[in-house]
Amino acid sequence: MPHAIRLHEITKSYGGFKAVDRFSLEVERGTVFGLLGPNGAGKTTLIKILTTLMRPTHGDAFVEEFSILTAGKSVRRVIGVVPQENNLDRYLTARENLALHGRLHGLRPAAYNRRIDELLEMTGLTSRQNDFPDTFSGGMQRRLVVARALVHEPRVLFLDEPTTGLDPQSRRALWEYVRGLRRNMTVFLTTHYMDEADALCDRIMIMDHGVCLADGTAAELKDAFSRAHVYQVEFRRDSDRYEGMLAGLSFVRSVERSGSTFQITLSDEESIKPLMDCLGGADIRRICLKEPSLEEVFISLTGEKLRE
Ligand SMILES: Nc1ncnc2c1ncn2[C@@H]1O[C@H](COP(=O)(O)OP(=O)(O)OP(=O)(O)O)[C@@H](O)[C@H]1O
Repeated sequence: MPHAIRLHEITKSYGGFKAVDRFSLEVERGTVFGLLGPNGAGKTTLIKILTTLMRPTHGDAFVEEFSILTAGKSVRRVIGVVPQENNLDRYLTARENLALHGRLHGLRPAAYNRRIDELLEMTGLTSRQNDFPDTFSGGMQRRLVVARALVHEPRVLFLDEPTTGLDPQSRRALWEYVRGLRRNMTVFLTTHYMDEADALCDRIMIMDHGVCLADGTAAELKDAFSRAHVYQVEFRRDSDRYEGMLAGLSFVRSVERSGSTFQITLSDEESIKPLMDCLGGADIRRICLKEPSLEEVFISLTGEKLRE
């Protein structure tokens, strides 16, 4: 099956600085693909290249098999874009914003009016369609930007940080729309929210300094970076005695205690056996391997240092 998005060794340099470095990627049709990375990782640069707003220094990319270098017009016809900023026309009503977009894409009023009715309904904006965007909340403006990106029925939708600044209700509503789109189109989104990537994306890529660090489903990423040697042990009694004992074991790297529950980091995976031997007579309520969150995977890959 042809890929909806294909990047081949894309490099983008700003002067001597490489924001994206020989980046390759293939995204299957119908996927919700999430690109994660700290500030300055290169996510927006990649979206700008894929949406033909910027040319790469080297390499080529294809959207629905159209080259961004030689078939920019065709690329723009098949994509919808939700940029980081709500760049609505504040002197046009919500409906007029959508209609203008339809006209710019060469649609006839008969085609775009029907589509606009559907989109206003889908995004819950029907009753506000004749109002100006400045009178809308952040969540409503964002929904209108998403609706606008869908007027011409794109095959690939790009969402650059779609829910930044939205309240939890608006975020979840937007996730619902995106989930509903999955069947008919490919979605490429960037986000800083791990729960968003976890809830929404079929496939997640973590990037930093212009290169890919990890790629897979949320479950695969957690699995691959699972801290196979961090265990939680809850004692029924004698917690104080075990605290001292555990801290003294040569194969225990660290012990964190919270009441009668201990988080024990072993120096390697094999140390579970001697640990079980030492806890042989203990009255244990619960023992489990600690699964990392997607956020812990992200931090372990990209480090804790603050970015620009
Ligand atoms: N026009 C430009 N000129 C010079 N450097 C730039 C330019 N645009 C981006 N950069 C640099 O390229 C790097 C990647 O930027 P980019 O905006 O792609 O990152 P990002 O992952 O989208 O970050 P954020 O999460 O903050 O949006 C950053 O170091 C940024 O400072």
